Amino acid sequence: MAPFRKEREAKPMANTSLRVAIAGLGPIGKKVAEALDQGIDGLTLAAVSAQNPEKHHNWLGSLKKKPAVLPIEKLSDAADIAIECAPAKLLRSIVAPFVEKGKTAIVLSAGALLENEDLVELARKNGGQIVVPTGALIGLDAVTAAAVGEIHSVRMVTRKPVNGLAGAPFLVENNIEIESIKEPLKIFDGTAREAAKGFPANLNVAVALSLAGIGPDRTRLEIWADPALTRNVHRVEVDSDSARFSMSIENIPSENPKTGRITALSVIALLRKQRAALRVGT
Ligand SMILES: NC(=O)C1=CN([C@@H]2O[C@H](COP(=O)(O)OP(=O)(O)OC[C@H]3O[C@@H](n4cnc5c(N)ncnc54)[C@H](OP(=O)(O)O)[C@@H]3O)[C@@H](O)[C@H]2O)C=CC1
Ligand SMILES: O=C([O-])CC(=O)C(=O)O
Repeated sequence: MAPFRKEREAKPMANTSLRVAIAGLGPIGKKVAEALDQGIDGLTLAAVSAQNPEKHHNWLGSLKKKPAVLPIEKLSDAADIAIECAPAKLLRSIVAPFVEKGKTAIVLSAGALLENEDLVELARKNGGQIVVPTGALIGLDAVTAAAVGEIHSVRMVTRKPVNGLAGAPFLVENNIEIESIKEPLKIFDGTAREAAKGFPANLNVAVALSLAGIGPDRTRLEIWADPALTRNVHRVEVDSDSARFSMSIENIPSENPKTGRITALSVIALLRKQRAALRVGT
């Protein structure tokens, strides 16, 4: 009798829709919101947040079901999962309220996690979860698998068009002028941790790679500005005791030249996995 009752109790739980909040309505937030509005199994778009909600009035009106428009500090009352796709400096104010309530935060501004590492402990203590999707990168499934064994080295070379890098603090602080370059220029050679500081809106992928593999201090990164490029190109090389592999991806920029189109699709793929009967990939 008891097991039967348990099963009947469990079923409605599995059928309950998880409420999703999207913090930031740039190219990532909007595309993910539209996918949720079109329908993703087991999930509903409950709330969104933007700096200037008025700017998004027409777009919100185009959705089949308008979500609540809330300031970021109210999102965790309205949703079970947050998708952080806002400027990096807001990471903490978006993620902390969710994970301290034992909820999930999907983080795109992965670079900012390095200066807010205690959020991981906060999530652990309260049964919450921080999820960093593959985003604009490739192959984090292989890197996490290799990391179960021993990874000897991870190197990444990023090449971006000038407008995908312009204005980064590292360039400003070091007086590196890229606007008029005619040839590819190497502008950075260092660790993923250093890149997160110098390029907070351009190199989240390097930090995601480092968290999947051998950490931000051992993951090496070169960044090139290339005036002939129209895509953001990342090449990753991993050497480990189970495999040696290299991967590269050429991202078509979205309306934000710093952000590859595939980033939003990666989040949508992750959301589709939440309730999928068949999950492929690690
Ligand atoms: N992990 C990865 O692979 C990748 C990560 N990223 C990162 O993802 C994040 C989002 O990128 P992208 O979609 O291009 O976004 P944008 O930078 O183009 O837009 C940011 C959004 O945040 C909103 N915002 C700003 N301040 C606030 C606030 N106080 N409260 C609520 N919302 C606010 C803005 O509102 P408004 O529209 O009203 O101005 C805007 O909608 C960035 O940090 C980016 O670096 C990007 C690419 C790849
Ligand atoms: O990592 C980032 O923030 C963005 C990026 O490189 C890309 O979209 O290709």
